[in-house]
Amino acid sequence: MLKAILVGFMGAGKTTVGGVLAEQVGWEQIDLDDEIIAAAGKPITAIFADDGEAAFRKLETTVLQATFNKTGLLSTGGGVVESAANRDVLQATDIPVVYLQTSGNVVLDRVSGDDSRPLVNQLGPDGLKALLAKREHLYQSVSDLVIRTDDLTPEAISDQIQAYLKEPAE
Ligand SMILES: Nc1ncnc2c1ncn2[C@@H]1O[C@H](COP(=O)(O)OP(=O)(O)O)[C@@H](O)[C@H]1O
Ligand SMILES: O=C(O)C1=C[C@@H](OP(=O)(O)O)[C@@H](O)[C@H](O)C1
Ligand SMILES: [Mg+2]
Repeated sequence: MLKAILVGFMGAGKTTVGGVLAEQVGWEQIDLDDEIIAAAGKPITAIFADDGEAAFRKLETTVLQATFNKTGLLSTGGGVVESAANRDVLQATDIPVVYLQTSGNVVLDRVSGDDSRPLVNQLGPDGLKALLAKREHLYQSVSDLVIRTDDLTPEAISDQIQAYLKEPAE
């Protein structure tokens, strides 16, 4: 069974924090982007370029569902909440879903110039901020815990998640 699921925008630290937390607790980290890359047999940039974003989203939904058969900590990709089917899955599960919330400026600092995320170049700084604003309530709608991460290290975020998993707040 999955132990916890991390959601949040590009650059929020889902992959990084997931790595720290999984290491500390001794869980396997499952990164949804890596699972998609393995399923497609090519990088995300190539999936977007060859097949288009809609094909990426379709694969993301299939692979998300398959990860529920695995054991470990799931770091999702930032667009997982775009699909209503994915949101339904995340809302219905008893597995804790943690939203790593990050402000637009911090996101831009972290992902600008990163060629591995096709939407970064495609949308530009203003487009990315607008996408974050559009998705904000979607992340809120699927999550059990929200952590504002702007001023926290990955280790501090991991500690907060561990504390929550031991004793979920009502
Ligand atoms: N809490 C943090 N503080 C400082 N830098 C961070 C933090 N979390 C992530 N980063 C950095 O931001 C970048 C994006 O992190 P990543 O884990 O890939 O985000 P995501 O998987 O949410 O897109 C990486 O360079 C990472 O080192
Ligand atoms: O927000 C998005 O739509 C995306 C986020 C990426 O994952 P990260 O959030 O780990 O960067 C990756 O799935 C893809 O580039 C699309
Ligand atoms: Mg990631």
